[in-house]
Amino acid sequence: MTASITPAIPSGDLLRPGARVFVAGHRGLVGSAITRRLRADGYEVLTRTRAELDLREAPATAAFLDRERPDAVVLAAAKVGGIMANSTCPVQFLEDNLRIQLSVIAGSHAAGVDRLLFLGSSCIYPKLAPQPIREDSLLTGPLEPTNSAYAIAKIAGIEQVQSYRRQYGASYISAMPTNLYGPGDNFDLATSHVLPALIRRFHEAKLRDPEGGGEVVLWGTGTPRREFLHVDDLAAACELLLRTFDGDGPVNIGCGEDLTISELAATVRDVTGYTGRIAYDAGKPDGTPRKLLDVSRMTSLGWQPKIALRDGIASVYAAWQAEEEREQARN
Ligand SMILES: NC(=O)C1=CN([C@@H]2O[C@H](COP(=O)(O)OP(=O)(O)OC[C@H]3O[C@@H](n4cnc5c(N)ncnc54)[C@H](OP(=O)(O)O)[C@@H]3O)[C@@H](O)[C@H]2O)C=CC1
Ligand SMILES: C[C@H]1O[C@H](OP(=O)(O)OP(=O)(O)OC[C@H]2O[C@@H](n3cnc4c(=O)[nH]c(N)nc43)[C@H](O)[C@@H]2O)[C@@H](O)[C@@H](O)C1=O
Repeated sequence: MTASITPAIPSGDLLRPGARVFVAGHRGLVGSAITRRLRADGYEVLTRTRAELDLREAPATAAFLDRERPDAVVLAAAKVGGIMANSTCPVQFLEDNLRIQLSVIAGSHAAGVDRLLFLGSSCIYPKLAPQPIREDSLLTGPLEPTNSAYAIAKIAGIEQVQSYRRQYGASYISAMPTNLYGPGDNFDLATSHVLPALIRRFHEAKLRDPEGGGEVVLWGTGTPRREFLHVDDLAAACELLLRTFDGDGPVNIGCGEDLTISELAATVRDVTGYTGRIAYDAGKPDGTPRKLLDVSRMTSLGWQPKIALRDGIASVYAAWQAEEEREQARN
């Protein structure tokens, strides 16, 4: 009698465990989560720090890819930041990202890399796109001005991936994640995204003022709506795409629910235990009013997010406090 065996790998897998994957940007929020996930699932992950290989440098990047010839490349290296960094440094957000994409995508093709996953962002869609935002909203209207330089670089990356698909039949794909958060995020208030900024602002206000008599001032009006996905959920989605997806156009990745910045602030305030007031500085930009992704394309592949927002915020807060304590002990 033959035992019935459920294969660990679904048939038709495009990238099997054991494959060598170069994760560009492995020390970042997204790249580190994808690296953890791929290693846990038996992939060999190849990495280079920025000091070892500046991915804006096309000849060095091409030489590295040609020497290593990985089975797949995940492009999670980018110039990334929150609304203020995007507004004040559009040149770097445009040029660094264009250069990194040109080096890595063209270099991968030249080295004969079979699979590539490019990471864009939900900011590629028009500012006033119908909600939830479907992938076919791309290039149907004007962009949000606070991050148009970054968005245009990312749109160029999508087009580059599509062009390699069309002209060379390359199995290259693009994913568009919503706003992300997780361990190892950037907590610098000048350049960070909103979620780590709120954790830091409320935590520091609680330390300054344990009785809660003070006030934390947040940017904008508190009315914009955002969708937040934990990077570990994103990493699971990226692995699934690498293994099973070879279609045209971007694939949205989000949790399917959004909330206002003031609702997010109330949740983060509760998690940190801060009891003071929250005020808003309407002189600071709100950015796009709403960007909730339609994630039906991704969920149809069998992926679902698992980490509830409040639980995710609590775990990120605990990890950040532990890291701050380690940092203080070192100094
Ligand atoms: N964070 C978010 O909310 C979202 C992110 N994304 C996308 O995910 C991807 C990764 O973002 P995220 O992880 O948040 O960003 P991070 O800033 O956390 O990480 C970016 C990584 O890229 C590396 N990098 C940047 N420039 C270079 C360079 N010239 N050469 C080599 N390495 C470089 C950085 O290296 P170093 O550590 O040395 O600086 C870092 O490891 C981006 O494409 C972004 O668009 C999409 C939607 C939302
Ligand atoms: C991922 C995505 O991220 C960026 O777009 P964003 O979503 O607008 O960015 P954000 O996270 O910085 O802000 C979200 C909202 O939150 C409000 N807000 C309040 N108080 C703080 C605050 O203290 N810091 C920050 N950063 N925002 C604050 C802020 O005013 C805004 O209304 C782009 O980089 C874009 O390119 C991109 O891809």
